[in-house]
Amino acid sequence: MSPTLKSNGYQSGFGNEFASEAIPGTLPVGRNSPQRVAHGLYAEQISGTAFTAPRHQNRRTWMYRIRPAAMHGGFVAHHHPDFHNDFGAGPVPPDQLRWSPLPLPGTDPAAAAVDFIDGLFTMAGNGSPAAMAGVGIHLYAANRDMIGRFFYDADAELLIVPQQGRLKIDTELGVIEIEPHEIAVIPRGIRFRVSLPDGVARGYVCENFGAFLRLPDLGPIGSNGLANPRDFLTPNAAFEDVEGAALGQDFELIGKFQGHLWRATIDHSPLDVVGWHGNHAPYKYDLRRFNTIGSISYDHPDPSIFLVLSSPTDSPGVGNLDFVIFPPRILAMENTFRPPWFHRNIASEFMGLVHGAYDAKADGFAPGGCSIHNCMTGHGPDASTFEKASNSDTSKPDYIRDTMAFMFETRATLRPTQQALDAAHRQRDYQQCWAGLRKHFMS
Ligand SMILES: O=C(O)Cc1cc(O)ccc1O
Ligand SMILES: [Fe+2]
Repeated sequence: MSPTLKSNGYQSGFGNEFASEAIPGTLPVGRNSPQRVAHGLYAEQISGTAFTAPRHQNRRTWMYRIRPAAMHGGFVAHHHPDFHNDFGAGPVPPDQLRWSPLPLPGTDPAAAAVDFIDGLFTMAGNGSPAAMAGVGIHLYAANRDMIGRFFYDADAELLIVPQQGRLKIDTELGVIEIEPHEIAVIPRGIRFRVSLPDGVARGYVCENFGAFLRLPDLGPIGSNGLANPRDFLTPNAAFEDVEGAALGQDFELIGKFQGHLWRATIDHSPLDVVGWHGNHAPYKYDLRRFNTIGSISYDHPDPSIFLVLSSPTDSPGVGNLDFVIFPPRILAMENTFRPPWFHRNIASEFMGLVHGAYDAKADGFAPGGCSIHNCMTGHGPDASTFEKASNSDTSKPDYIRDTMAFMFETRATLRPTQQALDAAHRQRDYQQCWAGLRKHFMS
């Protein structure tokens, strides 16, 4: 069965009390759970925060659907050795780590086609779904639509960052279509299916086991800037009324629960929500809309100035996950070393590249590639970037046009998986990018 769900457009705003119905008159008026719902639908609530979470942090959605989510077969373990949360307990190498892009499937004609779920490859993580803290960082490379298959993640909210190829994400609450430079966030538990309008796709997924992502406070920046709330888009309701039996086969529901995948048969599409209201809902955002703010006098500011979304911890200002971007921008700082400085941070950094080149790395960091610089691991501009920026004319602006890098920054050490350390696409000579830094000291 190829996916049938049609996009029904979007509603604008971040974390709003949205309301949407694909058939007029679906949503009950003045109550959530009437004795009988319009059109013979079932009412069902999904909560994304504790019932008693403070009002401004409370997330829940009411769905009015053809069948309740409880209707599926029993779960059995689903084998997927590359996608997991086994971050290990042993020693973590404090090396700087970098990888070339994950090879696209389809290059080996003997290999089976892989969908978005099959194509996930776990790179690193920290914390755990059990602790409801930490992150799991994965790459995906796929060349097949999810056919007769639906997925949900009980462990995490999913932040999806495409690098190549569009994604059509059919969710219980409507359709999200994204292309590289856009991101999507799928809340914990929401069921979805991904298809690939371009036939092939590659990108990054961050599982956020902690508190849901939100817009940062702006402090002295004021009431506008960085990612503006109205640029976040949440889908309108869209549903399909499809029975597996009518197509001669049951569908499967893949659930990720406590770090492992589980599979159950389901005889209907769970994308059967005719109307919904609430704020536990998926959204997309175009990174090209980011209002980039920087220094217009001197010095390169801390990268927190590029914060798009943040999952907070109980410690003020300390992120479980900070999603930061390095978008196109104009650098005007005078008598300043303009690229990122050399540094060591308490936080741990996973970086990826959606497009172009990153201004701290002249070579080797390719779109689709990634790097990890863990707590207190020294890193910064490579030797050729350092030479160039140390000798450039800072009386003129630098126009950094072709770029879109990002960082998943997290408070705890990122533990690379064994498969990431052993991967053929790991750049084992990454450290050499600093070997050419010459000693300039003169007493
Ligand atoms: O390239 C990096 O390592 C990311 C980064 C960028 C920056 O401008 C300052 C600090 C930082 O970690
Ligand atoms: Fe860094």
